[in-house]
Amino acid sequence: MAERTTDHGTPPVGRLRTARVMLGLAWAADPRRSVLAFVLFTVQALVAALFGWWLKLLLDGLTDHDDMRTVVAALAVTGSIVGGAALDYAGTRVRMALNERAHHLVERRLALTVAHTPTLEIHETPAHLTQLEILVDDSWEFGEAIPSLVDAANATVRVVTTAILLVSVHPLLLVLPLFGLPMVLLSRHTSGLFDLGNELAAEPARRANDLWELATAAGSAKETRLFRLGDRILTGFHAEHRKIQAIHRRLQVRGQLIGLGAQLAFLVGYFGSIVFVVGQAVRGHNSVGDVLLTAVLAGQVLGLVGNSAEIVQRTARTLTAASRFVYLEDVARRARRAVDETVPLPSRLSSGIHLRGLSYRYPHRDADVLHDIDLDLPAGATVAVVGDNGAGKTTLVNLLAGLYVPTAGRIEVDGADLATLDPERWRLRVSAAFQDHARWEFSVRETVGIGDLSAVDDETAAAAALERAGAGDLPDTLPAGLDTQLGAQWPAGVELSGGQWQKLAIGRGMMRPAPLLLLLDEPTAALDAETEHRLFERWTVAARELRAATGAVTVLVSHRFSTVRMADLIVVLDRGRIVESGTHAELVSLGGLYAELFELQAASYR
Ligand SMILES: Nc1ncnc2c1ncn2[C@@H]1O[C@H](COP(=O)(O)OP(=O)(O)OP(=O)(O)O)[C@@H](O)[C@H]1O
Repeated sequence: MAERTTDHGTPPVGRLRTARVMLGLAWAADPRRSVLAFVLFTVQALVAALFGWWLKLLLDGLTDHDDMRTVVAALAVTGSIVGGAALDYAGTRVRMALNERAHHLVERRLALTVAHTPTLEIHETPAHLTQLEILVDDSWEFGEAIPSLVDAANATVRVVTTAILLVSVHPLLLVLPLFGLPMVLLSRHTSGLFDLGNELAAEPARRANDLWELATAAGSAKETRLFRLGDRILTGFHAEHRKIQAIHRRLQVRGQLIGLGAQLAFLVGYFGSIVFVVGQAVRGHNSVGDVLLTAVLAGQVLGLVGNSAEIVQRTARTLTAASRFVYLEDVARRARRAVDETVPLPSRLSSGIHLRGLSYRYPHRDADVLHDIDLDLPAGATVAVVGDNGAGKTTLVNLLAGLYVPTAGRIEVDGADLATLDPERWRLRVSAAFQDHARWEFSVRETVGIGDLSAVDDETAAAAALERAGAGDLPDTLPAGLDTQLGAQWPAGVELSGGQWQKLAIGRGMMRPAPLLLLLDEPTAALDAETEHRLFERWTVAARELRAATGAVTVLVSHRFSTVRMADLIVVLDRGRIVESGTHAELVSLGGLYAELFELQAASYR
């Protein structure tokens, strides 16, 4: 799979394209509140911008002894203060609700994109993982899409109104915002520094997080104590945190120095404009009210420019965050790209599954882990895959499940290239149980039932699947049978043993009534050899019954040769290559690697 690496601090996808996606998403979050927030903040912006004008009228009214003007201006000043506060209150509430919705929508979309990526590449490619981690941590920024736009509209109204008022005093005052320009330009740079910090710190943060989980998670608690790893983990954790802090501190200092220089530039303009209008007033070209108006406006311009700078900065950050999302959507789309909806999925296998010149290389690895595999998995066969640790067995299983796309060669399902089959439809006909299964902490029924979502609430189906997994009596040992909540962290939740969890995982793999492919990747490793033997015996019989119905292929990975020998076909993998294949009898008489390993294990039982 082609992969894009990114420079630190630069968005992985163009800003224009990202802006389009962002607008669409932001609007989808809550169009009604978006409009309301826009209106409230626009009116508030007008009220704030005209405040200086009412003050000027008030002062001029007082100096000119114009009672009517004075009263109207005093009422307007009071109205501006009260109305401004009310609008601010209402606008902030709407904005908060909007933030929450936008944030929730973004999290949902992100989870959907990740979950709907048919392959595991997002989780296994460091460049993708970095984008995902930063996005997960900073998803609130992405959720700021609409608020950013509302703020931008608000700032525009204020800038235009303020500019008109400045011209009304003297056109030359229009140069005032120019003194704030360095702030806008440099804020872009500061925003880049922020992203750079996040990206540079992503890897140490990931390591620190891993170490933190190792120190606190129940799964590693035993080994942490037994091997007295606590201090070592904490030392590593501190070291990673020091790296993160150093990265952020260095960039923060740079950012603050830049900001200081920009503020100084503006102050020169601020005092310069006031001195200029005072000079004009002394010469009789402007009123005392104009001096007051200039002082108020100049102060507001500083705030406005700073605000605009912040908006530019925030929008840039929002765009960068959003671009990570677009990048991940691209990865997901590329992973689905080869799918040809018109390729029919067979309802039963007639010839079987065939691997042709198949090679696979993990992202960021410099060598293939599977080399040029040619293998026929005949319809209805039970196939055992054996080999040393790291030989490539699990990789092969994941390729068959469509979780990886071959780097070279292809997998054919009754002649159709698996890469072109719709992964969602293929998965409906694949069932699996893995050694590294997930521990879904639902009720027993649901934990097993999710193996076939169409029957997730079917008690009979779950019980039958557990029966096939050799765990038919497991619910009877639990307080609420199939309704028992799993996981000690939940009310009335029950924690299971490793072997019991594994039996539930096998049960999940047994839920589909008519799979075309059943993948069993050391699902019985936590069970004793005799139980594994009995289970596989049962599955072999079931597979033979299924043969006529669907021609299903069963692939079993196991290190136990007493189980493996029952398979119709045994495939021996050695460092990513098939070195032998055949039936048990054929391989034993061949006297090769299989015979050697079989003899070694048999001898240890004698
Ligand atoms: N996610 C991954 N990223 C990079 N390399 C990987 C990944 N998973 C496995 N590998 C490498 O691929 C090779 C084959 O691993 P695989 O898990 O397929 O072997 P296996 O035969 O199933 O081993 P075991 O019997 O120990 O389960 C190993 O060298 C391993 O280091």
